[in-house]
Amino acid sequence: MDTITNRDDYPDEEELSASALAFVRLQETYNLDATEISSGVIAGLKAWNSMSWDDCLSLGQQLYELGDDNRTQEWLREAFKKFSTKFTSDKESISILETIANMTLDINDAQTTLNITETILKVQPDHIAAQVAKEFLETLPKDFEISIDKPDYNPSVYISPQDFRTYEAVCRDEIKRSPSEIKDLHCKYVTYNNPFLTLAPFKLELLSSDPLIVMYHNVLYDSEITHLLNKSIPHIKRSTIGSATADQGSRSQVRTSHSTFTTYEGDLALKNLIQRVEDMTRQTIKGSELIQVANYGMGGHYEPHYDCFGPNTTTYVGYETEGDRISTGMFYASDLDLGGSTAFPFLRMNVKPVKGTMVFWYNLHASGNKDFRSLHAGCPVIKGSKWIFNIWMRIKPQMLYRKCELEDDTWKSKQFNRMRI
Ligand SMILES: O=C(O)CCC(=O)C(=O)O
Ligand SMILES: [Fe+2]
Repeated sequence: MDTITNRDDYPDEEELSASALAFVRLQETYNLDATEISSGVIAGLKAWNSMSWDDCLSLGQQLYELGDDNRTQEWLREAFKKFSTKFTSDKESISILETIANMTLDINDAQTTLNITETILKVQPDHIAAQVAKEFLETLPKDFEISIDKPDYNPSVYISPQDFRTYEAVCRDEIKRSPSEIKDLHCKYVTYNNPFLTLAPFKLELLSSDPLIVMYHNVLYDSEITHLLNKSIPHIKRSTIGSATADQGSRSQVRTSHSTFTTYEGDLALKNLIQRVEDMTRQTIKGSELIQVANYGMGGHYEPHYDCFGPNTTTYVGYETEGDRISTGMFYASDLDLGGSTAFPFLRMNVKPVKGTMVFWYNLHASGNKDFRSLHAGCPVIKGSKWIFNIWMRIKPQMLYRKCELEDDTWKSKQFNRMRI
């Protein structure tokens, strides 16, 4: 048994509960019920294979262990529904029903427990425990409603439940900007007075004019993606939050991706890419951290957060010498089938990943103060594998590129200064 349970390629307890949470996250974010999730067909697209009764039961068991009574109820009901069609009168079948009933009873799901006991008694009328349970459950008033309090699902430590709901609605594309807010958005070729770009201009798509958020199309070669992935994949680890190096931060459900920091200095295969980043951002990459390569699988996400640290964080690597992260350049290195957009909840903006593009935005106002509108997130991935490459430019080396404005412009985003921590 030990040889089986200790196998490295088998999920450990933490991985099992993380995958249960990933399903719940998909349910919460995209308003999906257990029946839809277990069918494997989401929004008309086959996202995964349909789940069997024992898949549903394992998930129910994980959620039971995690104490999420609402979702436990939903998944155990689904498991029972599916198992009912397979049910035979043998001992093993009855023991499976007993396992489910013990949990449904414990979470006060009287109706499901009663249904299960009746199923057991049909094939084994002298089943004592089922008889006792049935007798008790039948004493409950006919209109007895189980009262499982719906927990306020808000795993975010950063933002309020209300802002979290907005974020989820933006992920679902339910909240959008008004036509007048997007009327001036456009695509254009840009050369930025750069002789090289005159020959090969960038294709720029303006996503937001204030704060400035742009997307550059076709700016990452497949060969560069392959090179970066080959170089990074052997080092990729579960992502952490709160530190510049993957080893120092902490694992958290806030960010369930895998990532690593990859060096670009001295790498000839990345020389042109780095030059391109500087041409696109019109900033220097000097002082930046290494390139972060990150991957999200099904249910993987990164909750709303800021890339900059703000004035109260001086311990972050390079903060003293290079200053805060003035801007972010984020490449999409894969296309996605469903989910996985980048959401800017305060701007009601949802950017769909397109392989080979780079999204660029400022995290700081022109004054160098934090722009609270830059709150953003990676929505949970439903289907596909999402790869991104992040480059964070630092403010101090930008002296000659983006000079600080002396005028205080923090009023522009002050109303969004409402982080919890
Ligand atoms: O995955 C995304 O779309 C956003 C990622 C992100 O914000 C980050 O890595 O800092
Ligand atoms: Fe970010």
